[in-house]
Amino acid sequence: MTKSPVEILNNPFENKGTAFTEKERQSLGLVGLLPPYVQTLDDQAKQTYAQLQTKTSDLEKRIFLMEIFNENRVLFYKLFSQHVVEFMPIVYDPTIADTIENYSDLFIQSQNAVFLSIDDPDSMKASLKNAADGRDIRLIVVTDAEGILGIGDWGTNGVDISVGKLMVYTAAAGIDPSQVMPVVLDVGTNNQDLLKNPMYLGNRHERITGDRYYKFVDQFVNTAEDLFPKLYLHFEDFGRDNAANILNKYKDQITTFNDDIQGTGIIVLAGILGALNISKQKMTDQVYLSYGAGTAGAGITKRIYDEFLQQGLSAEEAKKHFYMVDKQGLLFDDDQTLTPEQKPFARSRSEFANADELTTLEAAVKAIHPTILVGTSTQPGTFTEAVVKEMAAHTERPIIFPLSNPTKLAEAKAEDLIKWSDGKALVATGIPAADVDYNGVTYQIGQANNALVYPGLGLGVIASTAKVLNDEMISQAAHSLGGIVDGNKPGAAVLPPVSKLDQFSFTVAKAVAQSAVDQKLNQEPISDVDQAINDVKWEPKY
Ligand SMILES: NC(=O)c1ccc[n+]([C@@H]2O[C@H](COP(=O)([O-])OP(=O)(O)OC[C@H]3O[C@@H](n4cnc5c(N)ncnc54)[C@H](O)[C@@H]3O)[C@@H](O)[C@H]2O)c1
Ligand SMILES: O=C(O)C[C@H](O)C(=O)O
Ligand SMILES: [Mn+2]
Repeated sequence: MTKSPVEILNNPFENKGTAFTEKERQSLGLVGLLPPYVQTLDDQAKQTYAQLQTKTSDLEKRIFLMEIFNENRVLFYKLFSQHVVEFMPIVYDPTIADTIENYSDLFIQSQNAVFLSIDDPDSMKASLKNAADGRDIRLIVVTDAEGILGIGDWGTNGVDISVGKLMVYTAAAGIDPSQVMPVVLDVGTNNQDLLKNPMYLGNRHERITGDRYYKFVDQFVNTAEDLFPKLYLHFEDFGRDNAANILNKYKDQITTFNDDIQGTGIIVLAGILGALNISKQKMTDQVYLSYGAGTAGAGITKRIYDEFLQQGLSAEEAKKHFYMVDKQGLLFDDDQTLTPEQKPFARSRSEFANADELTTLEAAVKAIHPTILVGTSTQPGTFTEAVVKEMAAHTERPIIFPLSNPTKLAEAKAEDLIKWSDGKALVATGIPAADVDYNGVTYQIGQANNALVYPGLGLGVIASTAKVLNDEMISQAAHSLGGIVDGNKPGAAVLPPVSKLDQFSFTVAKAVAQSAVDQKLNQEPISDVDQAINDVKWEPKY
């Protein structure tokens, strides 16, 4: 069925606005429906960018950019690709946290997202089909919004994290925006502010948990897999009680990925490899402390631990290098509240004379002398001067990554970490951080955010037609990010800069696709990995 002229103008995948040529206007019936002058994509990008400059706050800028996204995907991605460093914190984290908190109040349109309600499971298949509208869906980002960044439960509002993560996939790695689908599983919310807000657009009841919840997730996975056989399914921001369960259930069955567990594990391993490249130290000499051992914290710890095993340590030797601190303090194996992911890294009280006193980060740091401290605690300002000075007293180049997002939840600011450690700390942050000038050296701060890897990883998985995403592919992704930064330059960052996001996304994609092919995980024949990646890569052009 051919689309009417108005339908074409209202379809963001087809609309070119003022860039429709005379010929296209004639053949599509658009003559007179647009101002007469024909613009190029570059003209449109220039004009739109100039309009963006009139907006003063990041939230206003994001709302304006979303209007472009709603109207014309090619133009949106052209602009995004021209201004990646400037747009990332506006389109994505941290500004996205504000738009999630205010999603219902700010709602304009659904941006091709799918809202699946636990109260109406029978409509699920039709909803997914209707939203696809005949498109060949290769990538879904799904959330149930129980653990959005560090800001908690945001119900239906959380759909914006699915939309936002997908924008980064396209901008960073050229995933075709017409082949993606953002999904929210609305299973209710326990966020009382939302339930009380008359503007709230989601289901107005408490979260459904247990069997009914897992059945709903399972119905979603099966329905999506049936409808879209080439699907790569990305889970985002599920709660601590469910995220790992869901990943473990599906990871060997379908092509799937949990960003908070696996994506964060990759970027932190890459950051640590980068830091050790600068300090010229060995991984297996490090002592690792996870602060906030939840979904991300435990996922990262497992990835670093697996690296110790790969570097030749036995499980028993490797475990001696790992510690976790959560709400209750240092985690011990007699604690009945440990999660399954925490258990392997819990210690015995008999290892410490003062075990019962190790209930704070500072006490734990004093007792353990970690060389690496990674924060995923959602507790702002907890990497204090005392903690940092204590670490720096026992190790030459402490590796300190405060990763909690958004900005207001970060465990520390990069500039404080540099100052308190007298320029010794090797720092990466979850959100972008400006350079730090200290004692005549300019320190560049790497961004250890999973956004630096999941796009390339996804491109590699999709291009390789891999049946599953396994640990070997994940490890290759982390290692591929090494060597991009010159570790001999004073003040060098531990990770490559966001300005090179498109280049290293390709590097990551290659490593992942090659690994899939080497392991014979590809479902379709692939003779040339570069070619396979280039074949699926999309570019913003008319
Ligand atoms: N930079 C990145 O790429 C990245 C990736 C994933 C998550 N994160 C951030 O990490 C944070 C945690 O995310 P998550 O998905 O793991 O959430 P989560 O809820 O699964 O984990 C948070 C953990 O912190 C613990 N915690 C709470 N208060 C604490 C305290 N006072 N001291 C120590 N631990 C405490 C919780 O008990 C929980 O185990 C969020 O802010 C999120 O934005 C960053
Ligand atoms: O979304 C981000 O910025 C990273 C991460 O997935 C998070 O949950 O914080
Ligand atoms: Mn996340």
